Amino acid sequence: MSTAVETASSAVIVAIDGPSGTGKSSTSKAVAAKLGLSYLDTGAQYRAITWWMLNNGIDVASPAEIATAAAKPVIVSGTDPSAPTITVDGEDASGPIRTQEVTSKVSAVSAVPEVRTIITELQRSIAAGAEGGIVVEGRDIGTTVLPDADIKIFLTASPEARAARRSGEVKGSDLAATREALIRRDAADSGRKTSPLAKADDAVEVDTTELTLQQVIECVVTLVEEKRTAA
Ligand SMILES: Nc1ncnc2c1ncn2[C@@H]1O[C@H](COP(=O)(O)OP(=O)(O)O)[C@@H](O)[C@H]1O
Ligand SMILES: Nc1ccn([C@@H]2O[C@H](COP(=O)(O)OP(=O)(O)O)[C@@H](O)[C@H]2O)c(=O)n1
Repeated sequence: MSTAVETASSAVIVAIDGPSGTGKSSTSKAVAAKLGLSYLDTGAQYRAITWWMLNNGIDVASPAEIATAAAKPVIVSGTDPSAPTITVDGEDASGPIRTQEVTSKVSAVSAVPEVRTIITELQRSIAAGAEGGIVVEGRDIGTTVLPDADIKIFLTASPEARAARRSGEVKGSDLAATREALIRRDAADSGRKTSPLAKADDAVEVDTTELTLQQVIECVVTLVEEKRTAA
């Protein structure tokens, strides 16, 4: 599988990786909107394939069953940062992919190599088709999906800050339980054999624990603009 993604020479490719709750989605969407770039949420694609598996009676405890079914769902991502979309077999999946059930099963599905091969190919073709450039966020974008990205950012934050941000999104959620679930998912994503969550050697690490979202956005915009000016 070739990893080279050819885009127009003026098109910038930005890879943003990091664990859950570090601000990848919020930052990536805002940076893309501000700079007129497309936006791809790769986590939404892994959530979408997981949702399809659960809906279609696939035993998500069985990597063999997951591998056999992996090519069946048709996943389409809309890349407008002001209105990102995701459909599975033509059906809007943007709501159902955020349920607790999908969140608790997505790491098991995304660890299956056949799933990663299919979704990685899809991500590369979307990036190659983004003529004006794209911000792609996930776990393995800088290391595996787009190793030649123009700029790589790795966002981090303390588990406490990340859990507080996540539980702030759901009314009445338990902070300690959110923290535990988040740490479990990070461990599964970092520990899998195929393209684990990892910082690329040439990524810029930004610790967002003490930063506001606005500060993180400004920091990433500055890094992209510096890179564009230098090119
Ligand atoms: N620097 C920050 N400070 C405070 N809250 C933040 C910050 N970055 C993101 N958030 C909030 O944290 C939550 C999770 O952010 P999100 O962008 O979905 O993270 P990720 O995509 O890394 O899981 C959102 O509610 C978002 O508004
Ligand atoms: N590039 C990626 C993106 C997500 N994922 C998987 O998809 C899951 C959901 O990603 P997400 O970005 O929606 O997660 P949140 O941190 O936003 O909750 C992750 O926990 C990983 O298991 C992945 O394996 N590789």
